[in-house]
Amino acid sequence: MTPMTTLSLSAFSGCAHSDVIAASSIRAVSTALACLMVWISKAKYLNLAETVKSMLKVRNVHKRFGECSVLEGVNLEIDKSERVGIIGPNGAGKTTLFNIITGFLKPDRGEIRFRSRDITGLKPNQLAKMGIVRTFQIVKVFSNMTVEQNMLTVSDDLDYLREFGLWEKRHELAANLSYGELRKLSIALALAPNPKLLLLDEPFSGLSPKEARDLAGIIESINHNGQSIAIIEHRLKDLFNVAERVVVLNSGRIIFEGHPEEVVREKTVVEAYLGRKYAVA
Ligand SMILES: Nc1ncnc2c1ncn2[C@@H]1O[C@H](COP(=O)(O)OP(=O)(O)OP(=O)(O)O)[C@@H](O)[C@H]1O
Repeated sequence: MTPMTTLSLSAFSGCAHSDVIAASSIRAVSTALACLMVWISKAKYLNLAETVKSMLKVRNVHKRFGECSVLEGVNLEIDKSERVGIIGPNGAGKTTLFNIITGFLKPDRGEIRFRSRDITGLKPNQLAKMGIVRTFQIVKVFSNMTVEQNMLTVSDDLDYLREFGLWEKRHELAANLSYGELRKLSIALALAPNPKLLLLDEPFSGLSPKEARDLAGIIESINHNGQSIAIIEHRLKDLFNVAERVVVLNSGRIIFEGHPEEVVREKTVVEAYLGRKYAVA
């Protein structure tokens, strides 16, 4: 029985004797208060549960560049600890979506919520402090600094260099690293601040099959502390090894989302993208 029902019933319990009226009123008010307490605590619990579960919510995001509409009403949710892949043809809007989530671009319309807080329009450095960190398609490191010096710009903890197989190269200038090593360094730099949400833009690009397998192992291990990861990738076999859910963007709209096995069987996705790409991934 809700508090409102209890109060309405008590209002109809018309009794001639004033003592009886007083006693029944006190009982009714007590019952109402008890119901109210239960209702408040349930509401609080549900609210808290949602806060804990939801890491990111992208709601109805639109973005245009001049005449070109790049995102048209994109909705995306990422839960705590979830690894979500984002795929789609070139120009589908994947990186634009990352740029909007990480504050490098503002949406024309729509809202971004991070752990239930509205973060739309906040700047990249504000979002990084809150725990949203990304890597870029084009690797960004300080090439005139050593691997170790690069790492020390973000953390005193050099363990990631061991984990990424870069320990032997720690005194090497970043400029002298191979493309695969640079890619791994950029991901180690993103991981070092221990982000809550990590967005990786084509992390497997340029990696050898062995490096890709090693990176997949690292990606799987890092979300054990509740970190969420979104990954844009064209190397689908590598992505499908780590992604629990895959979202497919085409011409600025999400056309499908599901488990990797469902995605490869989905006709619209095969027609829009996989038919051309999956065979060569
Ligand atoms: N700053 C910008 N100004 C104008 N047009 C842009 C800008 N950024 C992206 N675009 C255009 O928006 C469209 C979507 O680009 P976006 O980089 O988001 O696609 P994508 O899905 O990441 O593609 P790819 O897989 O090739 O990286 C493209 O047509 C691109 O040329």
